Amino acid sequence: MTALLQTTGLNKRFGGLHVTNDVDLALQEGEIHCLIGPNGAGKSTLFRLILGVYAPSGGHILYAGQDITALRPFQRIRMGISVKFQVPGIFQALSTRQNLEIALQHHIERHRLDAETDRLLEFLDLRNSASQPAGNLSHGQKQWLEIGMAVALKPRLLLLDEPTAGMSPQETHATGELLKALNADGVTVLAVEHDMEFVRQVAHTVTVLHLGRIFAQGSIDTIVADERVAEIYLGESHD
Ligand SMILES: Nc1ncnc2c1ncn2[C@@H]1O[C@H](COP(=O)(O)OP(=O)(O)OP(=O)(O)O)[C@@H](O)[C@H]1O
Repeated sequence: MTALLQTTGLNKRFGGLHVTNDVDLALQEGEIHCLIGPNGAGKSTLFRLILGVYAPSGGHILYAGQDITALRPFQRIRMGISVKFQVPGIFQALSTRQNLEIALQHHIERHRLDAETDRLLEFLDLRNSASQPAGNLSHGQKQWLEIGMAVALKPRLLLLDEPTAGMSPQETHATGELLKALNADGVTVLAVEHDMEFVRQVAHTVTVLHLGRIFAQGSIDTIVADERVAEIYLGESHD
């Protein structure tokens, strides 16, 4: 495997606060990579740096061999990076089908729109809710719809910010299976996540962030067995 995404010496300061500290993160093409760490570790900041929402204070980001450090988010999206934030950005009043059509319409030819929308509805297990307003979907279904809208862009790299937040264990498990199916289709995934069961279900590689630095990295078994990692979580709780 080769690195699809690589950050080198990545830094971000907010005033005197050093939130991302010399991060060298390599994301291999074809993997599901989970970013974990205690509250305030800098996960969301790193996520936003990779997406281009924040400009780094130092360092570089390489994607598919190109330096994208200075590119705007929409330029990164055009290069095949797609994102799903924690809060669903769906159109509540439109139907589930219409939401997917909006996401798809600029990326496929008109005559393929219906078939591709059907395929996505099936894949997301939302076929029975296709004509319902998206606002009526359950929390989990809204998250899947938004994953579907991100996937409609045919990404090479999918960035997910806490994809299972607020989900029931069943929804969380179903989301894991959805990600694994996407990954089997060739999509590389970077997910910020708190749910360790989910991380165990999907992750090939886990990176632990602590105080803005990479603290540990490896398989879920390596990470769970690492006493240093357990220590940084002691006293931490998360909603
Ligand atoms: N825009 C900002 N301006 C100033 N400080 C910020 C900003 N964004 C984040 N921070 C600070 O940077 C630190 C890391 O925040 P970040 O949200 O990246 O952590 P996190 O690991 O995602 O946390 P959580 O798990 O609680 O979401 C925190 O101390 C936070 O207060």
